[in-house]
Amino acid sequence: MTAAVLRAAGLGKKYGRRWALTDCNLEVPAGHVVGLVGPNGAGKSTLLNLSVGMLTPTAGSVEVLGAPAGKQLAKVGYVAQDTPTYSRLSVAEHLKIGAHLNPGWDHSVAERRIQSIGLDPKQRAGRLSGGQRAQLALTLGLAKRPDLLLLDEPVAALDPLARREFLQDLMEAVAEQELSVVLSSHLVSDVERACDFLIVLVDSRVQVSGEIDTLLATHYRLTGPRKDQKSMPKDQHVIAASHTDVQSTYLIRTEMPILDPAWSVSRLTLEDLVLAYMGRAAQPEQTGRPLLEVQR
Ligand SMILES: Nc1ncnc2c1ncn2[C@@H]1O[C@H](COP(=O)(O)OP(=O)(O)OP(=O)(O)O)[C@@H](O)[C@H]1O
Repeated sequence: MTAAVLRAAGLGKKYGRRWALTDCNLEVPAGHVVGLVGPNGAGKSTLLNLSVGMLTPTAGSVEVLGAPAGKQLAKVGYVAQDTPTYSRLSVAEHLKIGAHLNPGWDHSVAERRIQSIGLDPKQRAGRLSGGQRAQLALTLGLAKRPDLLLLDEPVAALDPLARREFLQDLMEAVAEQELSVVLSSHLVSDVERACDFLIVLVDSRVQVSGEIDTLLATHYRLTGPRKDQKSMPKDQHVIAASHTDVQSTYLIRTEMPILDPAWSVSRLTLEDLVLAYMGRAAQPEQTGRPLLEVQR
């Protein structure tokens, strides 16, 4: 396994005159479950499609498992957002095709999942519910035994119990198979449950990426007497700020200790962190100013 399963450098994609992904620089180490989070239209599917070589970059480059995107397809599993299946083929026939096309196919994984989900092997995919079809597509992705599994909103169609069980299966597969996973989602709760690496993508740009533990250990909420951002120490990167007449609250990123005794300091939850970066993205392009500023 290579050190980085996904590496993007200056990666961009334009549809017509509009950039769907801009100047994306990423390095995702192996062995993680990566949560790719962002609102509708942020560019998540575009990034995943570029990563499997289904789209060609307009700018920059993307490498997967140490090779240009699209060159390692035997080692990459991809379940697209619409969980494509062949409507006229049965569940069992899907597994047969999976076994035929994939050298690393693990029949026992496929059988076990189909059984535990309760899918009838004779049922045609076209007759399955949306959630069942998603389950079939996810089973094909897992049984392929890829080194990297890319999942575009894999759990969106699943009911809450199925979603929980699927994320559990995923985490077990990562622990057992040396698998790396990138999954896009709108739900921070899913990311919190299953992921240990986060990418926040908003408005075609990566706002923040990194190991979740590290991100949570380096982001803080500071609350205290009103203070102008210009007087904040240089090592404290302000992600968001809000002020009343007498009080300021800053969400900051820093690797240094916070020495100013005037601040009451608290940690952020993952949801706080994601929302702060989303709010920051909603601001126009700017430098050095608070990125989500609220004046009360
Ligand atoms: N084939 C296409 N032609 C033109 N524009 C496109 C095409 N595919 C995506 N876009 C645009 O690119 C932007 C990013 O789309 P993308 O599907 O990557 O977002 P997303 O984050 O996956 O959204 P969602 O969460 O809704 O699936 C959007 O503005 C979208 O309208």
